[in-house]
Amino acid sequence: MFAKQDYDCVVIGAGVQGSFTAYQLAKHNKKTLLLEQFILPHTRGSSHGQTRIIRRAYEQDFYTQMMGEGYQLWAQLEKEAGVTLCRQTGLLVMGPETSGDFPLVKNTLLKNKVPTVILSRDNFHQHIPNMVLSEGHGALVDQTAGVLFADRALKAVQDQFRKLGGVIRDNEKVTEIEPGPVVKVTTSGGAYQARNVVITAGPWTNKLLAHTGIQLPLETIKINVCYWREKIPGTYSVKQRFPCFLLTECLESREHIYGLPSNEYPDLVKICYHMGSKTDPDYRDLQTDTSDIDILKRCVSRCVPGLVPEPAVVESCMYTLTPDRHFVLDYHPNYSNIVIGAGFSGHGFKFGPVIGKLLRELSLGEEPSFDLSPFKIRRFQSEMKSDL
Ligand SMILES: Cc1cc2nc3c(=O)[nH]c(=O)nc-3n(C[C@H](O)[C@H](O)[C@H](O)COP(=O)(O)OP(=O)(O)OC[C@H]3O[C@@H](n4cnc5c(N)ncnc54)[C@H](O)[C@@H]3O)c2cc1C
Ligand SMILES: O=C(O)[C@@H]1CCCC=N1
Repeated sequence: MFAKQDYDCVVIGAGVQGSFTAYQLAKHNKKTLLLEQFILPHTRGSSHGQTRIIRRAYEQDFYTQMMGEGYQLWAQLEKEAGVTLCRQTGLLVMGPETSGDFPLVKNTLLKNKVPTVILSRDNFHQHIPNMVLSEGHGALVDQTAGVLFADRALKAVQDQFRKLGGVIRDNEKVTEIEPGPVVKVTTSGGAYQARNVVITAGPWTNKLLAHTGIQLPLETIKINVCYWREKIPGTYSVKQRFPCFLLTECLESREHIYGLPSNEYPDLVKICYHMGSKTDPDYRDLQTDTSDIDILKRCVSRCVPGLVPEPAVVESCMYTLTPDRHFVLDYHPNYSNIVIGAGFSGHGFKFGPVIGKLLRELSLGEEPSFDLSPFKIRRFQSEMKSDL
């Protein structure tokens, strides 16, 4: 048996949410251990890859407002780490003008005074060449939006955490959690104890929560991350100031489809379908459904005609979905010294610095800086009757 090492707080899972939480705890002088099952960096969870979208364009005020602080915290990390993590490109949002998510996003942006340009059918092509605005669709640009350099960001926050005295142990899978006033955590390589534990295990959350007697209504899906070749190199390039884009709905799909300008791979534009097929995170690559790619091919061919409508590169990533697609940021229902950050439902990266701060606040028993009622476990009462 291993001798148990003492920490103020153990954070389980070194994706974007666990890494920012650990960094926040260390910043508040807590002796913090960040545990990761795989050797870092890895590509098997939800936080890997070169890029993510950052935006304030949301259907709900609470996300738009959280991102107000989000941008400040990203800028703070850029300053501390001395690296560029964001590039402003704007986000073009398109969708049915008077139904579904488009009018909600427009309303939220205007209500919260987010710098926004509303495009008309007449001036659309002047601003956005080489894209098709469907009949009956509205278009706007959230000017605050842009690209986050995801892998670089993860490394930056983990480096800052270490500089603050934090300890990262990768290649250590948590195999046992024993709740109590002092929580005991056993891994494949050691044993630890801490007054507080934060679980940020992404797609593996329920596997870990099984050690604590609850299951949340989470579903893990595999996302095919598709890159599409420009017919004329540079047409949709970040250097040409082409924006990120989000189609709230289109002829081919009622799910969101989103894209980022060509940047990380020369002449390739990343366009993904905001849904996928169910998977077990330990067997992600056995999920081979490509019906999402068929939908994307039809949409790309019609709406982004300057791209070859066949993906040139397909990578894999995972979402952990909640039934309402809102996050879980809460105390464990039975143990107040275990905090859970989960269910980021494919849109959590941009919030990393805010989530880290909120999970630190919960963990230290402080008043959270935002109203966390949309993120409470209680909302799943009907889905998990026996556990609550
Ligand atoms: C294709 C794709 C595109 C996306 N685009 C955007 C976007 O444009 N903008 C945006 O804001 N968000 C986006 N997201 C969502 C965002 O990336 C995720 O919400 C976020 O990365 C979730 O992070 P996480 O830390 O919760 O999970 P993960 O990154 O999966 O981290 C969990 C970690 O826990 C570790 N772990 C699990 N179990 C154990 C254990 N037993 N012991 C030790 N360690 C363990 C895992 O190995 C993993 O490293 C996208 C996601 C995908 C997949
Ligand atoms: O979170 C984001 O911005 C992206 C794009 C829209 C769908 C999900 N992720």
